[in-house]
Amino acid sequence: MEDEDCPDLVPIGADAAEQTDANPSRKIPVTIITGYLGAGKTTLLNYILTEQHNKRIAVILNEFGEGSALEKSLAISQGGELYEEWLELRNGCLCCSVKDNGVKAIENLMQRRGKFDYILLETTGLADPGAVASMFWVDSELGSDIYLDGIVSVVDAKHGLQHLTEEKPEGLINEASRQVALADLIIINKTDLVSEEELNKVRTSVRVDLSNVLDLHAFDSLSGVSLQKKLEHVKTTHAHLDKAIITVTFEVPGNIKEENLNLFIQGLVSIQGKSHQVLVQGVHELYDLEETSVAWKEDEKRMNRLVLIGRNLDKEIIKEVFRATVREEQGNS
Ligand SMILES: Nc1nc2c(ncn2[C@@H]2O[C@H](COP(=O)(O)OP(=O)(O)OP(=O)(O)O)[C@@H](O)[C@H]2O)c(=O)[nH]1
Ligand SMILES: [Zn+2]
Repeated sequence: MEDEDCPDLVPIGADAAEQTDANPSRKIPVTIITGYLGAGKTTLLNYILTEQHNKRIAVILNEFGEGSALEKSLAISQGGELYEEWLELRNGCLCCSVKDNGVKAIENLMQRRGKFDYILLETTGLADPGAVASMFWVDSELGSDIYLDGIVSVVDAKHGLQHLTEEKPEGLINEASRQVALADLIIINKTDLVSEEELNKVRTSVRVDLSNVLDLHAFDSLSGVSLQKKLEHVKTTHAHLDKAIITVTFEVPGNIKEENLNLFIQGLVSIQGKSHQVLVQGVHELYDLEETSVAWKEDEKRMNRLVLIGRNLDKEIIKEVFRATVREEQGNS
């Protein structure tokens, strides 16, 4: 009888758990990929996912605007088996809403733990990576499951300098410089678009002299204060991001001719004579078209979705001009 008590001391559940996850107590590293609008974050993400790395990677996308979720998911799901979690943000204050949403997304993802051993988190082009990073410290429950491995910032060699040096109205921070300032690693992208001289300028501007890094005494006024308090200080003194930048999203049914698309730079459009959905991505004056793997169905209503991010956008005017362009095509064909 006494012998029979022994097995009870070994929980059966523990054995079963260990079979699904080789090391359940191991923390999962998170890499934050940041960078200004169109810098090349998703391109980097896709590159990492398609390279051989022997890691099972989960992806969290912190997308800006409503319609863009679909586009990003198209761009990402080509890399084989993936786990995605959406970190939805509306037009509110990005830096302030990111934490709750971020914690939620990661909690959702962690319900599938054991299925992946790395998390990549792509922020929006207008995110303050500091706000994203701080959720890993402030939420202690999350902190026991995952850890922040590093912040990688992608800089557009062609437009990066312009973004970095842009003067913001009083009280607003420059997102691009914040993304560079907080980076553990900076990747200068689109080097094919610039001369050696331009590239060196960008390089010099993101490189920091060590004398500017050490002995900052940035927290002297808070010396002796706990880390928690310091973080609160960082939180309450952060400048808000530029609210003049807004997203405009709308849909117009019909087809548009590829040649006439240069009237417009961004969006997901149905191109006349193409059997697949086409992804159009633009940054400033550059844009490219990429036929996706998603075919239009025979009886599917062709739809163009435009997501424009910028300043002083008048939704009604843009939509009307675009609608007219689509109508014109319809009439001519
Ligand atoms: N010429 C050139 N274009 C590139 C390079 N890398 C990316 N692009 C293009 O730049 C555009 C933006 O790239 P994405 O990877 O979507 O940039 P992103 O930072 O994820 O963009 P958002 O999430 O919209 O802010 C796409 O049209 C890419 O094809 C590069 O090395 N050279
Ligand atoms: Zn804010």
